[in-house]
Amino acid sequence: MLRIAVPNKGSLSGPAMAMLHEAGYQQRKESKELVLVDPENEVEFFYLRPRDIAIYVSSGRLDIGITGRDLLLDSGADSEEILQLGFARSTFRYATKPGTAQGPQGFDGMTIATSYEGIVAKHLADVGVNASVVHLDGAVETAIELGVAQVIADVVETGTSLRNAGLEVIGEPIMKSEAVVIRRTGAPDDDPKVQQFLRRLQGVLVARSYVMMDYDCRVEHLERAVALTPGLESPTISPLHHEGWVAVRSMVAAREAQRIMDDLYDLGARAILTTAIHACRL
Ligand SMILES: Nc1ncnc2c1ncn2[C@@H]1O[C@H](COP(=O)(O)OP(=O)(O)OP(=O)(O)O)[C@@H](O)[C@H]1O
Ligand SMILES: O=P(O)(O)OC[C@H]1O[C@H](OP(=O)(O)OP(=O)(O)O)[C@H](O)[C@@H]1O
Ligand SMILES: [Mg+2]
Repeated sequence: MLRIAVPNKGSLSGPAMAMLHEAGYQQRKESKELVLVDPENEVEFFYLRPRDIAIYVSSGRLDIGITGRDLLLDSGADSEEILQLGFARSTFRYATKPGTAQGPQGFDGMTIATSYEGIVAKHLADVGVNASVVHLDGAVETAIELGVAQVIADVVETGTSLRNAGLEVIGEPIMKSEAVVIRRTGAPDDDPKVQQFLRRLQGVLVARSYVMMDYDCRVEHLERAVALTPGLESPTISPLHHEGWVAVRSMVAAREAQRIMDDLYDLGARAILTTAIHACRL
């Protein structure tokens, strides 16, 4: 059985379980369940704190896990990412009250509050800045107002939390993060059970970001139409009973679908339909 770590709380948990469900796996029904066996798919899910997942996976007791890239880096655990999942996207940044410092070089002698000591300590060492780091569990934005630190380093998505605290970002993002699938560093990459799991998740990612487009067009317009809808490999072209016309079927990126439909219409294509893709293996 493949043993997989899944975040049990926080920003990663809901989207991770939704993605696994879409990939055809059973998921726990209530939040007190710690382990769920899915015998049909030969998988066992362990619901763990997102911060701990890289540690379990690096120990070799679990085969793979879903966590955030920032949590993986912060843990220092011996695990590596093998698939990007596109949710829980964030940046990791320094912030201060306006006028505190121009950039990280100005943090010398200051105290930096963060929940991600591993990332901050490494970054300070890389840029050669001598600052103290104080660990807080969360709501780090308030640390400056309460005098615990002059600088914070935290996850930023929309920037709302920083704005609400009257803080501004300093310097470039320390890193960009998103949810990722991880495995122990150096684990064999040809394990068929892992490969099948990754293919299923890749299928979900494709199904979420592509639609199937069908339309009819005149043969003389086909080349230009196909240039608009080249598909992943090549579109399917079928003859229509009506002579001089063909039916075209092709996958297109969902975010471009409306623009492509307009362009096809202007080209003379008709009966242009898009349908959702529920699952796929490329
Ligand atoms: N507002 C956010 N938007 C996007 N991603 C976020 C956000 N907050 C945290 N993350 C991401 O979620 C992961 C952290 O998950 P974790 O469960 O530890 O924290 P959390 O979502 O802040 O939940 P908690 O309520 O337990 O603090 C990290 O990968 C982080 O980048
Ligand atoms: O840029 P924003 O869109 O405001 O998102 C970033 C905030 O979201 C998370 O906080 P969360 O709500 O999880 O609380 P926490 O600080 O206690 O973890 C993160 O720690 C930031 O504080
Ligand atoms: Mg949080």
